[in-house]
Amino acid sequence: MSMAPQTVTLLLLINTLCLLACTAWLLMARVRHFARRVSWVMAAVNVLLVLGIGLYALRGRPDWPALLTHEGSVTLLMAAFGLMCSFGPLIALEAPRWRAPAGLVLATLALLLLLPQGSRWWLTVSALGITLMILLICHGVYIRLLRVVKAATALLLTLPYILLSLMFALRGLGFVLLDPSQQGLLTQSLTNTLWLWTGFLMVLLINAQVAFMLVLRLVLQLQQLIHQDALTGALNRRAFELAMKQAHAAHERGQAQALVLVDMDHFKRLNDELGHPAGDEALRWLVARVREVLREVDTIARLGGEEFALLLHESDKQGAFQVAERVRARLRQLDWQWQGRPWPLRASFGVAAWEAGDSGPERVLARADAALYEAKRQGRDRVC
Ligand SMILES: Nc1nc2c(ncn2[C@@H]2O[C@H](COP(=O)(O)OP(=O)(O)OP(=O)(O)O)[C@@H](O)[C@H]2O)c(=O)[nH]1
Repeated sequence: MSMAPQTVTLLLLINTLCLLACTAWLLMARVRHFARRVSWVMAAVNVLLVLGIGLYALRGRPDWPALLTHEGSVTLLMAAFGLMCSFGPLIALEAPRWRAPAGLVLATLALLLLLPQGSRWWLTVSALGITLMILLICHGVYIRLLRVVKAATALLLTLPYILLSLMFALRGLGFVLLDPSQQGLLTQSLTNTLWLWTGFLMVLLINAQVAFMLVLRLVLQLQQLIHQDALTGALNRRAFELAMKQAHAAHERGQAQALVLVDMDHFKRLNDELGHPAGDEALRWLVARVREVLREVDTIARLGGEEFALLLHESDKQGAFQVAERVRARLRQLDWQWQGRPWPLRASFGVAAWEAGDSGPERVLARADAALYEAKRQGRDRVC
């Protein structure tokens, strides 16, 4: 089959774009050492797309085996999207998930081998196999994005995949409803030209979208570095001061806000007897237990050493007192151990709430500090 010149140009354009994108990802991985695993995977995705599209363009040529240009091209295209699907979780620094994409590639290939090559149903299965794979990517990307951006933004960023899956789904349906000989991409028609231009745009958008997600990941990592305490994962002092200012602003808008200071008891003794690593583990353990008691909206920060602060939103002094008692009870109830040796981890708590006339957050901090001092003075392991 001889291809229309316009189709050749468009296919060449898409493949040139894939090659350029592949070079950019390789440079990212090799030279910039930026997000190396994802960059390698995206380079491979673009190479697979080039090969898949290249083999597709050779359909009907007598010197090329039909198995390569038919089943081969579909498998390569599916593998390209399958790779994105399995290694997409790397963007969120999670382990790759390859079972579902690999299963889908194999199932589609098996079906294609069973059906007469190039028939109406063969074409439909190949298009729908690719559609399902892209939908699988859609789902993963959307869920990952939901963790960091709002639903509407996540949907917008997932749009290239939604559109791409729609393109393939419509093609698959077209093969069922219309004469497949008129539907081959290689013949010249307005629909095909539109389809190929959209394909070009989608390749561009998908590469840009992955790059955007990596930048987003970098920003989040930087934010974490700036705001998080490295040992416990709680907010650090700088972030706490910011959160206190926000709580004060909320108080001025009429929202109840409360603060609980937590200081572990006899922590020096624990460090002296069990060693510093045990002390570190105890601090991490405490933060994890406190988190189990707090609501999502509440904040835990490490002020330094073994002192922590809990910022409780829409909570008055009574509510904060209850939260502190709950944490204290949890510490007493759960036995902390270090290398099989039980150690009673206890803490003292100072509670204060924003009051009318508080001119700034430092007033609340001073009251909570005084309450904590009182708890220590009265013998520790209590809430004041
Ligand atoms: N393991 C570990 N210990 C720390 C860390 N930061 C501070 N410390 C130790 O925490 C201990 C705090 O001791 P103190 O201020 O005397 O407090 P305490 O022994 O808990 O006494 P009270 O608060 O009065 O019950 C010191 O021994 C510090 O070295 C840390 O990040 N890891």
